[in-house]
Amino acid sequence: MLDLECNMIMLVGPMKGGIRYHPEVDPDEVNALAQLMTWKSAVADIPYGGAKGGIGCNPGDLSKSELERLTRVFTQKIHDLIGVHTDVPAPDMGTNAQTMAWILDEYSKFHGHSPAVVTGKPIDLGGSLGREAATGRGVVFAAEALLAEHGKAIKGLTFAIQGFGNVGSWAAKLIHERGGKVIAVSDITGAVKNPNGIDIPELLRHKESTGSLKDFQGADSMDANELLVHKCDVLIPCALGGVLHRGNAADVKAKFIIEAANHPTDPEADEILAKKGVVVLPDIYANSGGVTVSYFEWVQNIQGFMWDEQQVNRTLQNYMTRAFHNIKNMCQTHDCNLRMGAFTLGVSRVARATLLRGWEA
Ligand SMILES: NC(=O)C1=CN([C@@H]2O[C@H](COP(=O)(O)OP(=O)(O)OC[C@H]3O[C@@H](n4cnc5c(N)ncnc54)[C@H](O)[C@@H]3O)[C@@H](O)[C@H]2O)C=CC1
Ligand SMILES: O=C(O)CCC(=O)C(=O)O
Repeated sequence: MLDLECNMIMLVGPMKGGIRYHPEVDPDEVNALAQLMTWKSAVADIPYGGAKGGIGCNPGDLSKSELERLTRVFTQKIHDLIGVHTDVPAPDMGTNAQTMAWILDEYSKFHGHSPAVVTGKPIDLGGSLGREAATGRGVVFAAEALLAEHGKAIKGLTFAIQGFGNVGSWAAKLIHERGGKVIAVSDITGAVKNPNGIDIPELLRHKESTGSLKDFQGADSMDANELLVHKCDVLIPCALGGVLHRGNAADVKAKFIIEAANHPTDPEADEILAKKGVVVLPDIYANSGGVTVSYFEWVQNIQGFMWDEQQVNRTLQNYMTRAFHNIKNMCQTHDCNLRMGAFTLGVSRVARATLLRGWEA
């Protein structure tokens, strides 16, 4: 199944979003994810509309050369839809810098060398320093901003992290470095827990060498479904959408949920969590670090000038902190929760651009 949704007319810049390879990808999901990208870019205050693409496949079942052929055929079908100033793909679940390199190479056969047509590329092909870590790093900046509001810091708090791919593993690593205790981690291969805190660098080495969380000596195995309701201060879903629902929301024990995945909480769960007093930091803000550094990559490619990693990370922190305060202002003005504040911020920016262009009905 091949699908690419570009649901946002270009108001402020090209459309932007990741390409997902996953067995459950379908047009409805891609459309919903593209819409989230619209509001996310507006919340981050970067000049993009929303897009997303996907292929219904299980990348884990495909060899490297099969993945390359699939990606090249996909690019042959979409090369006229994407472009530096029209639609700029990036990695999402199941894709990575190598996928972007194949898209770039195939696209260049039709349109000439255009590094800015994709972001999240390998550094050697014009990728930005800091992009690989950016979503996880942004999640950590977002968590710091939220926790500070509540008089807390990462150090000493306990964290449960669902998903140990690009976003989850970087978030875990950076939380561990800041003195946070990551007490539970899961991925598609299983889940592990250690009440004293998991040694994340060791877990990363184990995952790198075995491809799995199984048989890790530094923690006990646990039921992956239990992770979401595991006792902890902060829960960070970093995998699929819809994982928090009416079947498990009432059992969540975390005080804070940082939505690193896209739409991990369904509307019923949102209501249940609000009644329990759980503070939910919404996806369209919490995981916006990825697209924000994608924007920096695109800017660097267009300028032909590479930033150093410190500049990338420092500027990302400024964007994340500014967005958090803008959302909080919305929440105060409209007496609403963080999700409503973030959507109100995003929608009002898109509405302003629409009116300025004279597109009102
Ligand atoms: N990569 C990026 O820059 C961005 C990603 N996101 C979102 O973050 C989430 C994760 O994306 P990536 O880390 O890039 O994907 P990835 O493909 O690198 O990693 C996904 C992880 O989820 C795990 N997983 C899959 N099914 C699971 C299940 N049923 N239970 C537990 N773990 C499961 C996989 O084993 C893997 O560890 C997705 O929702 C994605 O849309 C959001 C913004 C940017
Ligand atoms: O980096 C990007 O352009 C898009 C990242 C993405 O797919 C997302 O934020 O969900």
